[in-house]
Amino acid sequence: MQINKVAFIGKGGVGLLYGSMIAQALGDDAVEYVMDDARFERHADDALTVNGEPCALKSVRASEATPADLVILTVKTTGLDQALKTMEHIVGPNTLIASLCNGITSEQKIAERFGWEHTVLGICQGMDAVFLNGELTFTNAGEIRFGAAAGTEPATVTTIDELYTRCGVAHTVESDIAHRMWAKLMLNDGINQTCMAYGGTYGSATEPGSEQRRCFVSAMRETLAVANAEGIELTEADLTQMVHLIEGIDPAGMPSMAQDRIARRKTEVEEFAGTICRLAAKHDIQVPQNDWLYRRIRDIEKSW
Ligand SMILES: NC(=O)C1=CN([C@@H]2O[C@H](COP(=O)(O)OP(=O)(O)OC[C@H]3O[C@@H](n4cnc5c(N)ncnc54)[C@H](OP(=O)(O)O)[C@@H]3O)[C@@H](O)[C@H]2O)C=CC1
Ligand SMILES: CC(C)(CO)C(=O)C(=O)O
Repeated sequence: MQINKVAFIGKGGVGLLYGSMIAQALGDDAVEYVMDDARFERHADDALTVNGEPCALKSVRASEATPADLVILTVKTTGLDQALKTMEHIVGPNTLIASLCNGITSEQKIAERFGWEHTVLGICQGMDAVFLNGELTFTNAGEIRFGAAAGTEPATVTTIDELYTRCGVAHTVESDIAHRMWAKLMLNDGINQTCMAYGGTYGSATEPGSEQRRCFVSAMRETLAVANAEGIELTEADLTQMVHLIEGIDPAGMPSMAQDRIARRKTEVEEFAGTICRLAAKHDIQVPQNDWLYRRIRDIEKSW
């Protein structure tokens, strides 16, 4: 099987970034953004741009959508339950499914509804995308890391691998995708939540000796302890590599959760600190930094 039609759920930063790359390789008709009818109406007059160019990629009402060869989920995890309902319109018996959502829970929820055979585990990382007021800008498209869950059919992985290769989407098929996803969760738990809670940037969160840096690294170290208790072998070397990665990018840039603060969008705190606090309680591990971040971020959301 070859993938010729890709449906995205989520026409925001990540969805537009990868959708525009796939459309550039396969043509605009190969990509569509499927959304519930109410959201479709709400966004009908959007004039989106990608790096300054008008985006011509089409949106489709869920009620009029037909099954795609591949569905890529690019919503914030706050929209996941509704996205799963929309997916019922576009997941047929041969449809493959990839989630690029941050966190470690979206694929499990997808598989509970649609099964593991055609679902891969994955994340995307390394992009410098900023999506505000309908304008997506990026200089670095980052990369996708994905791999099989225990129940994923091997052909699902090879078919998606072939699509990304054909479209020039940087990607790696991981033999231990759980480790990669936890490493990404560790990073998001630290950098996304710190920049959201303090209104910070990559620069302020990595400033030597600062309160923000303490928060960033402490939250990550708590995630590391929880990961280890869950049987995932994250190490201090993984943590240090992630900190250096953030130190190496544009100090004025900010993660998606800090952009949510500016746009006053509901954040993914449940997916980050929420997950860590829940699992920490299960293993009787102390996670005060995540407890504080959870409360602080919820308070900021409530103040809007
Ligand atoms: N931005 C980044 O640099 C990175 C983001 N990620 C992760 O990727 C995921 C997507 O993030 P990002 O692209 O930044 O998010 P955005 O907020 O930019 O975009 C999400 C889009 O999904 C739409 N949406 C929400 N719920 C639904 C639904 N049920 N059906 C259809 N569309 C829906 C939103 O529409 P509406 O506005 O109407 O709600 C919005 O257009 C997140 O999990 C994020 O953590 C990962 C790596 C980097
Ligand atoms: C890694 C990072 C911080 C940017 O790619 C991200 O995942 C996000 O902004 O949500």
